[in-house]
Amino acid sequence: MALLIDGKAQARALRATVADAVRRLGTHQGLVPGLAVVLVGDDPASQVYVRRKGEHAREVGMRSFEHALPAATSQATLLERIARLNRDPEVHGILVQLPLPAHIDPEAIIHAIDPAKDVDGFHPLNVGALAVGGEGLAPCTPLGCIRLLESHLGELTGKHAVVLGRSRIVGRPLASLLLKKDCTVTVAHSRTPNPAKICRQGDILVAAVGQPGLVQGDWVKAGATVIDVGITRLGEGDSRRLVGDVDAACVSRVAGALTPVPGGVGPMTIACLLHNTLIAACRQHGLPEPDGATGPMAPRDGLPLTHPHG
Ligand SMILES: Nc1nc2c(c(=O)[nH]1)N[C@@H](CN(C=O)c1ccc(C(=O)N[C@@H](CCC(=O)O)C(=O)O)cc1)CN2
Repeated sequence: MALLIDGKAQARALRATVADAVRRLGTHQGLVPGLAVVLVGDDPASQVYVRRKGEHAREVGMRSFEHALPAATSQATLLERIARLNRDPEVHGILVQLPLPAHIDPEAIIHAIDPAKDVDGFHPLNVGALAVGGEGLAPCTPLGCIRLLESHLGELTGKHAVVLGRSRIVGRPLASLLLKKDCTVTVAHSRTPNPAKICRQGDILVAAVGQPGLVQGDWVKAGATVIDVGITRLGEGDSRRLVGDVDAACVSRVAGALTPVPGGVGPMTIACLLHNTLIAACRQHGLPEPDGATGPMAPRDGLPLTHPHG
């Protein structure tokens, strides 16, 4: 049976590391990182995630600024709020919870966030930096996947990683992060013929398509490390449950290790958000990123733009 990779425990450990770094920043530099989270509307899942982000930010010693706006908020009002947060020196990280109501264009909102404060890593400047192997702020869920992979496998160099899904939030940035880790990367998606055959080639398989139970045992190479990013809510009332993209019962008979849903990638998303906020605060104050708090995107991973070995 596959070993279960415990995302809850890893997230707890990362929060403790961040808390320690925040304490030292306060003591030595008098700096308290601040995270602003903006929620528009009353989507119940988003409310839970936003509340948790605030709680965890305060627990690690950061300032948390929560902005809950009604569903009818206009795009102009939201843009004004972001402009205010961009100017606020106490705010080092800004995040607008997705999805947004249909009348608001998420692209316009993401573009408006100061890239230095874009702790979601969604701004085109950060996306571009990641795509060229540079050093912007990377999205939190893919960062969480990398941390879980490294916790289990150690070095990722030379592994063949198959990413199932090409979303802007997970699949594409994760492929870039895996390339930075010197993996051989294949991205499979809804138009890929015979995705099972492609997935079976991966030493690492990351499923991020939002299709519950899609990945079956015969999609997985024996002994592979499988990361399940999907979180779909199924059922009503007492039978409500969260289901991943992986059919865990059969895949766990083939894989070497597997992340559970819940308790896998999800908790890492918020822990990596706190880590990004710490990085953003340090960079905005010209401070080195504290020891013990540098993650998979440590400075050694930065430019040059050309790689001698291609
Ligand atoms: N601006 C953003 N919006 C959204 C993001 C994001 O990274 N930035 N990601 C998701 C939602 N999300 C964080 O915002 C998130 C999703 C899931 C979890 C999590 O801990 N899940 C638990 C289960 C929780 C539950 O009971 O519902 C788990 O998997 O164990 C945290 C954060 C979309 N929006």
